[in-house]
Amino acid sequence: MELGWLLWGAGVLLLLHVLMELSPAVNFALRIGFYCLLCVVGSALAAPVCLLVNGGRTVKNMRIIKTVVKTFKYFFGVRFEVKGLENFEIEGPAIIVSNHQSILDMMGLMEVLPDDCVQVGKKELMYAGTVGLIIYLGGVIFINRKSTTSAKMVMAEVAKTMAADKVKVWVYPEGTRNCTGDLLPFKKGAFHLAVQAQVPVIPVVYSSFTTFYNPKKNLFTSGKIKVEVLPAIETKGLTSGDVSDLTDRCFRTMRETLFRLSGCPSEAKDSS
Ligand SMILES: CCCCCCCCCCCCCCCCC(=O)SCCNC(=O)CCNC(=O)[C@H](O)C(C)(C)COP(=O)(O)OP(=O)(O)OC[C@H]1O[C@@H](n2cnc3c(N)ncnc32)[C@H](O)[C@@H]1OP(=O)(O)O
Ligand SMILES: CCCCCCCC/C=C\CCCCCCCC(=O)OC[C@@H](O)COP(=O)(O)O
Repeated sequence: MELGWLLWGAGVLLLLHVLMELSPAVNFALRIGFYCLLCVVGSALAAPVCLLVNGGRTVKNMRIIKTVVKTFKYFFGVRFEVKGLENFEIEGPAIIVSNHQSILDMMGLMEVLPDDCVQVGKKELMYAGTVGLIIYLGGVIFINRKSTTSAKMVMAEVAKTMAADKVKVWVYPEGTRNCTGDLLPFKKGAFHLAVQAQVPVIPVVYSSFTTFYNPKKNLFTSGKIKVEVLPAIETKGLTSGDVSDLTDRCFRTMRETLFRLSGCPSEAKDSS
């Protein structure tokens, strides 16, 4: 009986292996499927721990989530080279902005995430089963991207509570995933938030994944991601009239850094 199950297991594994070798699409789907499975199972295991240790929805749960997610990279052969972590050493609140390429970014996020830092996420993530539950427990701020008014109201509320709760807030200013090797134009929400709360903006840039990850080409191999935490940009004394300039300045610095980290300075000229 047990031998029968073993043979079945070995047969299924062999079949998957052959399919992966034969078809890049199957290979890609299985690797992404495995990533999602890790997220779902990791969340299911981490959620009770979060509840037992911290009792409910709080940013403190991010430490637990981070511990689990930091193990994922070993399954996929993804390596991180991080520079500039000292730029996070700012007492109290700040807005952290970074580029967003894929759902794989959660690995890069957890690799560098400072303590007491919540993220802004789309509200649809709340309904992603156990992943939604863990994101809720981690204190993620949910916004409705389809309603500018309500998103702005949530962000204004966050600006008020940031100082009181001494939390940093991580925003993906592109507002959506973008795996083209370039940046999308930045939305201004993060920068309004920084100016309203009069807190610094800390840009974080991840090198382009395109050499090892490209859903359009069914590419997902092992690879290295360079991460750089840039020096904080102060916003003390800035008003809402300065938000556009602040956004532009941040965009330009991050775009230059993205091309430098990805080793493709010419791309900057080609696409501008
Ligand atoms: C244990 C195992 C676990 C495994 C799982 C691991 C889980 C790990 C947990 C971590 C979870 C992380 C979750 C990450 C989720 C990532 C995302 O979901 S990204 C998508 C959502 N995020 C964003 O969209 C943020 C960026 N967007 C913005 O900041 C936007 O500006 C906006 C606030 C959403 C509004 O967007 P939109 O409606 O498109 O409007 P705009 O064009 O941006 O603005 C219109 C107009 O309004 C002005 N404005 C914007 N914000 C403000 C404001 N706060 N106050 C005043 N005015 C504002 C803006 O300037 C525009 O006016 P202008 O005249 O054109 O300048
Ligand atoms: C009962 C329902 C069950 C549903 C189960 C769904 C399981 C989902 C499984 C794994 C998902 C792992 C993803 C980790 C979190 C990723 C966060 C993220 O990267 O969100 C994307 C968002 O930033 C931008 O979205 P769009 O690019 O605009 O789109």
